[in-house]
Amino acid sequence: MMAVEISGVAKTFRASHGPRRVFEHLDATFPRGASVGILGVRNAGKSTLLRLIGGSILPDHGKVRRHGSVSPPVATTQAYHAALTGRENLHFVARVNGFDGDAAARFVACFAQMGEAIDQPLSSYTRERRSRFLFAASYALPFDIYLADEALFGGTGVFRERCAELVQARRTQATLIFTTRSPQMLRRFADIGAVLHEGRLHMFERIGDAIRLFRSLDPGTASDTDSAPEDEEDEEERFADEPFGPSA
Ligand SMILES: Nc1ncnc2c1ncn2[C@@H]1O[C@H](COP(=O)(O)OP(=O)(O)OP(=O)(O)O)[C@@H](O)[C@H]1O
Repeated sequence: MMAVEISGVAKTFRASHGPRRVFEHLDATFPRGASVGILGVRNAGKSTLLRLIGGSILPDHGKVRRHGSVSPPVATTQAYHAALTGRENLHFVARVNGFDGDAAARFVACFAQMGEAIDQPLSSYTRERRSRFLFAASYALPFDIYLADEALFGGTGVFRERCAELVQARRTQATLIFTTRSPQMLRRFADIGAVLHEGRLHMFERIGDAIRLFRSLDPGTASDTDSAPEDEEDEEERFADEPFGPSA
């Protein structure tokens, strides 16, 4: 049983300096219940693939079939309104997706230890609280398929570790599709390793095989070992300053 099936997808962006073809004929399948980690060098098309899966952009040709509800990308700010409180935002997002807003707000208030801030506008949140809210909210609704573009979990200190445990828990309940440039993230969170290269997605049941292919494409990761510090912290930084609300 598949969670997502991609067949014959083509996608070209029209930029001012000319067209940029990211996919010409992409085929890929994502098994239900599996956690698939997608490695790829810069500009390989990882974000484009995630956006196609999520439906925020459409293919020029081909089909993306989703079997189940799909989350917005983890820690995305675009679903939220800065002037609304945390609780109001969660109610809104839950309602749009057909889920229980009260349960989502309870979960986030407790998991992110929001205190009274759950009833204050997002615009008043500190950087740390904002990050906790975004990551807790990402996993508060029971989607069938979670998407994460580079930042799978975040925050600092104890919250960060609890957030990683939360991802592991969701991984046992749902399908997870995430992109990364960190082989260690694959080892820690993926059941299936994938490498996006020249418009094709190569999938491996053995994570080590995916990492070997990736390292051969990106010599910068050649010295990366299991004991090296994780580099995913940089990946989530960009969420800290992104404005709330839909992007232009
Ligand atoms: N909206 C867009 N308009 C024009 N070009 C785009 C657009 N989105 C992506 N591209 C181009 O498509 C290519 C793939 O971009 P994408 O962001 O999907 O790669 P990526 O693998 O996620 O890169 P990174 O690791 O740097 O985040 C890049 O050359 C990028 O410049």
